[in-house]
Amino acid sequence: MTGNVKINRGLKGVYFERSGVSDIDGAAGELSYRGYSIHDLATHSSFEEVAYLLIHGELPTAAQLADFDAALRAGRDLPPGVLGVIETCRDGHPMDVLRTAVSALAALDPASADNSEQGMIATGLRLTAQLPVLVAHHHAIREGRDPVAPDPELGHATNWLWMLKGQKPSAEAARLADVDFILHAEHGSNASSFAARVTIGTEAGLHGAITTALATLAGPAHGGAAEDVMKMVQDIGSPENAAEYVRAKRAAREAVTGFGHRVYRREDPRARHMRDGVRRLGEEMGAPQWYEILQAVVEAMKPYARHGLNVNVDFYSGVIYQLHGIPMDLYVPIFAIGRMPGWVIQCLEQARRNILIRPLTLYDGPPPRAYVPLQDRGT
Ligand SMILES: CC(=O)SCCNC(=O)CCNC(=O)[C@H](O)C(C)(C)COP(=O)(O)OP(=O)(O)OC[C@H]1O[C@@H](n2cnc3c(N)ncnc32)[C@H](O)[C@@H]1OP(=O)(O)O
Ligand SMILES: O=C([O-])CC(=O)C(=O)O
Repeated sequence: MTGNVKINRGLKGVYFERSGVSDIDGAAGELSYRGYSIHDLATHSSFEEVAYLLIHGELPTAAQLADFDAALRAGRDLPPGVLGVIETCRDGHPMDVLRTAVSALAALDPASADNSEQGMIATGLRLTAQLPVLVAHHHAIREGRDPVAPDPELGHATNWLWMLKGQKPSAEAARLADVDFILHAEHGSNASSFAARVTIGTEAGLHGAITTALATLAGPAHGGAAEDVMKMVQDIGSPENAAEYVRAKRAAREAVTGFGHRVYRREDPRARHMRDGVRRLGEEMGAPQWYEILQAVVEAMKPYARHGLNVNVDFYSGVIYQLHGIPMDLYVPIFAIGRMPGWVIQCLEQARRNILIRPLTLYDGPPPRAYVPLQDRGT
C-alpha cells in the first residue's frame, strides 16, 4: 500500500503510551522522577532511594529503604557458570560481555521465568545488584587479576568502585558515582527503554528485555556517547584546538558527540551536575585541562545552536570517569548500571497494561510482479 499517510520517522514526537515514572519537559529543560526534581534527587538522595522511588512510586520510609538496600546487597551473588561465560569472551568490549552475561543469566538463574509482578520486581532487583558485579569481575578477569568479591558492608556505588579497583574509594569519589547513577537512572521512552518495552510486549521475560536494552544502549547515538566524548577531548588535546575541531565536524555535517537530544531543546538538566563534578575533580586532581577543553567545545558550538542544540548528560560524564582512572570502554556499562531501575520500571509498566508493540511501515517497494524462475534470470 502507498498513499497519503503521515509517517513519523524515528517515531519523532509520537506518544505511544502513558507513564507515571519520569516527566521530561524538553522545552524548559526539566526532568523529574515521580514528581521529584532531578536536582533535588541529585543533591539529597542516594541511588538506592531513587531506585526504590522509581520502582515503588514513593520515597521509602527508613525501614522500607533498609529492607530494599538489604535485598540489593543480598542480590549480588552470581550463579555458578556465569564467570565461565565472561572468561570465554574476556577480550570483547565490556558492553558485549555484559550483554552476553545477562543473556546467560536468563538460563542460569532458576527464577528467571517468573513473569509475575513480584517475580519481575525480584528479578529486577537481582539484576540491578548483579550488573556492577558482572562489569567489575570482567574487568578483573581481562586484566589477569582475581575478581574482588562484593562487600556486604558497602552500599551500591561504594561497592561498585571497591570491586572495580580493589580499594575503598574516597567519600567524594563514591558520592560522584552515586550521583552519576541517580542522573542516569531513568529517562522515559529513550531508545533502550523503548526496546525493552517491545521485548516485554511479546510477553518475553525480564532478562530478555534487559539484554535488548543493553544492546540498544551501546550505540554511539545513545549510551555510547560518553566514550566518544572522551575520545574527542583527547583528539582536541588543548582548548585552543576546539574551534577548529568543531568547524571541521560541522563542515563535514557530522554530529559533535555529547550534543543534541531527541527531546531537550535546552541544556539537558542532568548535565550541570556532571559539569560541576568535572570542574571540581579536575582542579583537585591537578588536571583542569579536560574541563577547559569541554568548555571550549561548548563555546565553539554556540554558532550552531539552532533548534536549542545543547550539551546532553554524557558530555561531561566521560571526563569524570577518566579522572577516576576508569577505562573508556567501561563508560557505557556504567550508564547501564545506573539505568537498571529505569529499565525495570518501564518493563513493569509495560507488563501491567501489556499490548504488543507493532507499528507499521508504509510499503514503497516494487509493484506486484510475476515470479521469474532461476533459469530465466540470466547470468
Ligand atoms: C544519553 C543519551 O542517549 S543522550 C544522546 C547521546 N548521543 C550523542 O551525544 C550523539 C550526538 N547526538 C546525536 O547524534 C543527535 O543529537 C541525537 C541522535 C541524539 C538526536 O538526534 P535528532 O533526534 O535527529 O536531533 P534533532 O531532531 O533535535 O536535530 C535537530 C538538528 O540538530 C542537528 N544536530 C543534532 N545533534 C547534533 C550534534 N550532536 N551535532 C551537530 N548537529 C546536531 C541535526 O542534524 C538537526 O539538524 P537539521 O535540522 O539541519 O537536520
Ligand atoms: O532520552 C533519550 O532519548 C536519551 C537519554 O537522554 C537517556 O536515555 O538518558
